[in-house]
This record gives sequence, structure tokens and C-alpha cells, in this order.
Amino acid sequence: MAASRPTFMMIVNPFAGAEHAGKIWPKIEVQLKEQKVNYKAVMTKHPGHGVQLARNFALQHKLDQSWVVVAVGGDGTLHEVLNGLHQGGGDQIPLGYIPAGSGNDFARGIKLPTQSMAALQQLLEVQSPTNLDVGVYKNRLDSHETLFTNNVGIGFDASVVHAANDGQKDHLKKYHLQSSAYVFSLIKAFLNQKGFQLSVETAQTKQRFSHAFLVTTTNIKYFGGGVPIMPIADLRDGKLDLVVVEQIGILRFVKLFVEMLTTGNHLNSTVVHHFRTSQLHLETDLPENGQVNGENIQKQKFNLSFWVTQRPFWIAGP
Ligand SMILES: Nc1ncnc2c1ncn2[C@@H]1O[C@H](COP(=O)(O)OP(=O)(O)OP(=O)(O)O)[C@@H](O)[C@H]1O
Repeated sequence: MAASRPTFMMIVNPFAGAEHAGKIWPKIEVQLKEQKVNYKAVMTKHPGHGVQLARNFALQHKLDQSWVVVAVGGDGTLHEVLNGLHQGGGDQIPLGYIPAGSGNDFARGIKLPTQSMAALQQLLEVQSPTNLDVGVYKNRLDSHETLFTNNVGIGFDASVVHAANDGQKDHLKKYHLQSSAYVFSLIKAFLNQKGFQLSVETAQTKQRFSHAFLVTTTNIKYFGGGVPIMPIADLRDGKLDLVVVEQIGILRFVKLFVEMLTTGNHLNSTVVHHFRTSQLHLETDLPENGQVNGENIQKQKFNLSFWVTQRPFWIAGP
């Protein structure tokens, strides 16, 4: 793409970040106008609308190299826009991001400012797209592919997301570590989540777990609104990191969680298993909760294949 500034298609979820995105958007527009930026903007009106808007945009503009599509919201909004572009054949349209959600894990993962106005300024200074890894998963029984920037969880982290999302009122969720709703969801999920049977297959190894508890396939360092599950995740290595934590008692789990938040020593625990791979297959024997980028995946018996692709981002490289 030429070094001249592109035209930005802003897809804004005004409800992200407990409506923070709706409040910050007018300030973003003031900046865009002051800096004479070419842009169009559209607001999402309901869950899933970001997918439709991005898909329709891609169908019309996938061959036009002058556009950058920017998701304004949280990790869920980014997820919708990424997948809408993919569905519309727009995998080559650069994707920008202004974090305005609650958790903003992707922004943390690529060291983008989590403060929306600072991230806007950085977006406007980018000169050319940067290719970064994106995870892809597909249920073996259907042909639908889903892309993800952050992570896919089965078991405990997904149960936390289900507990948090199911409990939210009018989408005013505050999904981050400091919120009482989040802590309540953690406790509820811990009490409800049972150990489950899981098969893991990578290009190098096959392993079976009889009491898997937390199963997270991640592209970035963080999940759950700033929890560094995989301190060494790399968005350019063409690989995904799978972390399997086996079921343990609550005191040991709290210790592990504190290690995750502080030292990263959780990876040395005998109940934590780490796989780094470009291809992965995960299968559960029974239906379990799932999450992708903090959004619910319907409870199901998982039979998923994962791989990695790369796509252009309009982002200052991590
Ligand atoms: N107009 C709308 N009304 C209600 N919900 C919406 C609307 N537009 C989008 N959504 C939904 O809002 C949900 C939350 O969005 P998002 O994840 O971006 O914000 P967040 O949860 O605050 O941030 P994060 O995921 O970073 O914690 C998504 O599931 C999305 O589908």
C-alpha cells in the first residue's frame, strides 16, 4: 500500500467497555476532523452486527487498496470485524483497532495503548500494514472457519466468560480483574467446572488428559482481561500456544493464579502443560463451555482443528 494515509472505515460498538466506546467516540471524531482524516463510521446496533457490517464492506471493497477497516470497541468487537472481513473475502484489507472495551487483551498483547485517544494517535501515525498471526479453528463436523486474534478457551476460562456474560445487564459488563462481577464469575465458574477428558494432538505429539480443567489456545500473552497466561506468546512465530491446566484444589489453584499474575512461574507447575504448535486438534468427550476472545461459544462436545494464518494489521508493530 502507498505511504499516503488511507481512508478509514470505523466500525464502532458504542456499548463496549460498559458504554465507554459510545462516550469516547465523539472525541475520536473531533480528532479525525481536526486532523483532516478521510473516514466513514458506522455504529453496531446489536451483537453480531459487527460481522455483518464488516462482511458487507469487504464484499464491496476487497479489491480497493485505499481502505483500512478499524474496529472501535473491545476484544469482542475486534473479533466480529475480523470474522466479517474474512467472510466477505477481505482478508487482505488491513485491520486497525482502537481499544475501548473492558478487557482489551489484544491491545495489551501487541503493546498498543489501552487508552483510546492514545491508540487513535498511534493508528494515524502508521505508514504501512504489518502482517501478524491470527488463529483459525474449525469444527471437524462442519466447514465453518472462525478466526481469532486472542484465544479460544474450553473449560474453566470459558465458564468464567459464560458466567460473566450471562449475568450482564444490558451489556454493561465490566470484564476485567478489578470488577466484582468478574471475581464473582471466577468463583462461580470454579465451583461449577468439573475436570474433563481431553485429547490433544499436535504435529509432534498426542496426549490424553483425564481431568483437564482449563484449556486455552492462545495467540497472545493475555486472556481474561489482563491475565498473562502465556508470557512468551509471539504474534509473528506462526504458532499457537496451548495451555492445559489439570484439575486441582482451590488453594493450589489460587496459588497458580497468583503466579500467573506475578512471576509467570505457573508454567513450571506439574499440572500445567504447554504446547507450541502450528497445527492442533482438541477433542472433549463431553459437552463443555467454550469462549473465543471473551465471547461465548455454545456448550458442546468439542472436536476442533486449529491452525495459523497471517493477515495485515494497521498497527504499529509489537
Ligand atoms: N449495539 C449493541 N448493543 C448491545 N451489544 C452490542 C452492540 N453492538 C455490539 N454488541 C456486543 O457487545 C459485546 C461486547 O463487546 P466488546 O467485547 O467489544 O466489549 P467489552 O466486552 O466491553 O470488551 P472486552 O471484550 O475487551 O472485555 C459483543 O458481544 C458485541 O456483539
